[in-house]
Amino acid sequence: MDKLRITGGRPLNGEVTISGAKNAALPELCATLLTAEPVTLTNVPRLRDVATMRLLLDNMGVQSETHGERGGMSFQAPDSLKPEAPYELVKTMRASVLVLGPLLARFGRARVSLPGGCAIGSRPVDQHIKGMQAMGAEILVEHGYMVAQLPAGKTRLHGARIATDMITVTGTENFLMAAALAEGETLLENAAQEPEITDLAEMLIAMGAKIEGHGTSRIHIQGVDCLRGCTHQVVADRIEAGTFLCAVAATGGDVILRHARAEHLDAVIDKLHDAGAEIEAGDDFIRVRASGRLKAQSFRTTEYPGFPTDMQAQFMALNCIATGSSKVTETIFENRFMHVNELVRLGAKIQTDGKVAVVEGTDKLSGAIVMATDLRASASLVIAGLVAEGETIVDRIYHLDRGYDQMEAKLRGIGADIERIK
Ligand SMILES: CC(=O)N[C@H]1[C@@H](OP(=O)(O)OP(=O)(O)OC[C@H]2O[C@@H](n3ccc(=O)[nH]c3=O)[C@H](O)[C@@H]2O)O[C@H](CO)[C@@H](O)[C@@H]1O
Ligand SMILES: C=C(OP(=O)(O)O)C(=O)O
Repeated sequence: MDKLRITGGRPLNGEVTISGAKNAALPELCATLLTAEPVTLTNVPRLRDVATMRLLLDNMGVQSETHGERGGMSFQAPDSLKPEAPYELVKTMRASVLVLGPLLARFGRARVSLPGGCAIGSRPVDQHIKGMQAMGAEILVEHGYMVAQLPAGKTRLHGARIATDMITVTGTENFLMAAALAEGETLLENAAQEPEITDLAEMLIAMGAKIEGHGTSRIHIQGVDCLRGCTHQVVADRIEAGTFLCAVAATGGDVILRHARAEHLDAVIDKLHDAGAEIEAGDDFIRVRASGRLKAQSFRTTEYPGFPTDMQAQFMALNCIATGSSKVTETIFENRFMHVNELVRLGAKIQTDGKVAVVEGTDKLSGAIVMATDLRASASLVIAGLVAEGETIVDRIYHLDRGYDQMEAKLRGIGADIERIK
C-alpha cells in the first residue's frame, strides 16, 4: 500500500496548475449516458474516482477513450447498454449513485447498488429516491440494490416539483440530469448552488437541455425529447485550489495557482485573509503569500456559498499551528473529525465535542506515522506533515488518490520534500 514520506519545514514557492474538479467531472461522466451521440470532456482530472466511474460506464457498455495531454476523454453510450451499477464498483465510490437519474431518464430503468455509509457519515440516498419517485419512477430497494423502472405503458419520467428535506449536491445533480429528458417541467426547490452544479447545468445546456436558475436554490428544467453530444471543459477544482492555499498559508512562501477560480472560494479566501495570508486573484489565477505563524480562525461548514465541508480538515491543520485558539463546527457530516486524532499524533492540541472541535494553536508539530481515514483527512495530514519537524509518514493514501491529481508531484514542484513510497 502506497504511503507518503514528508520531511517538514520547507516553505513553498513557485507555480501549481489546478486540475479539473472531481465533483464536476463525476456527474459529467454520468451525463454522457443521456445521449447516444459522442460527448467529449476536457480538463478531466487524473483520479482514482474518475477511473472508477469510467469502469462503471464501461461495465454498462459505454465506449470511451482518452486523448491529449490536457485530460481529454470521449464517451459514447449506445442504446443497447446495460443500465446497471454493481456493488463491487459502487462500494468504492459513493458518486456512483449519479448514474440513477440519467439511466432512468434515457432507458426507463436502472439497477444501482446502494452506496452504503462511509467514514465521514451515514450518507443515505433517500432524497434521491424520493425525487425520482416524484418524477414517476417506481423504485424498490431489494438485496442492497435500488431497482427502478417506469410504470407499465410509460416511456419517460415526468416533470415534478421537488423540494428536498435538506440541500443535497449529488441529489440536485441526479434530478437535473433526470429532468433534462423528462416530459414537462421540473422545479427544484432547495437546490444546491455549488459551482459544480452550475458546471453540470452548462454541460447539459450544451447538450440541448433547457435549464434556468442553476447557481440559485430554485432551478427550472423544461424537459426535451432528446439530448445531443457536446464538448465541455470541466471547471477548476476549488477544493484542490483551497488545499494548496492552506498548505502555503501553513508553511509560508509565495505560490501562484494557475487555472484556479477565486470566485468559487470566497469563504475560504476570506478566512485566509483574516488569518494574515496575502491573497491576490485574477480571472484564472490565485496568488498566496504568507510568512510566520498566522492567526487561528473559527469557522462553520455550510452549503455553498458558505465554508465548504471539503475544506474543513485542511483549514483545521492550518489552525493547529496558528496563534490563538479556534472553534471549528462541522454541520454537514456527522463524523468528519477523523483527522483529529491523527493531527494530535503530530502534536496538535484539539478537543472535540459533537459537531465542534476546539483547536489550541501550537508553535510546532513533530513528524510521526499517521493514517489517512478519508480523502480530505489525508490532505490535512499532508499539510501538517509539511510543517512538522522531521519526518511524517502518511499511510493509506489511496484515499488521497481518489480526489487529488498527482498531489505529491505538484507539491514537490513548489519545493516540498515529499515522496511516494511503497
Ligand atoms: C461527488 C460529490 O459531489 N461529493 C460532494 C457532495 O456529496 P453528497 O452529494 O453525497 O453530499 P450531500 O450534499 O448529498 O449531503 C449533504 C447532507 O445531506 C444528507 N443527505 C443527502 C442525500 C440524501 O438523500 N439524504 C441525506 O440525508 C447527507 O448525509 C449529508 O449529511 O457534497 C458534499 C457536501 O458538500 C461534499 O462533501 C462531497 O464532496
Ligand atoms: C467527501 C468527498 O467526496 P465524495 O462525496 O466523493 O465521498 C470529498 O470530495 O471531500
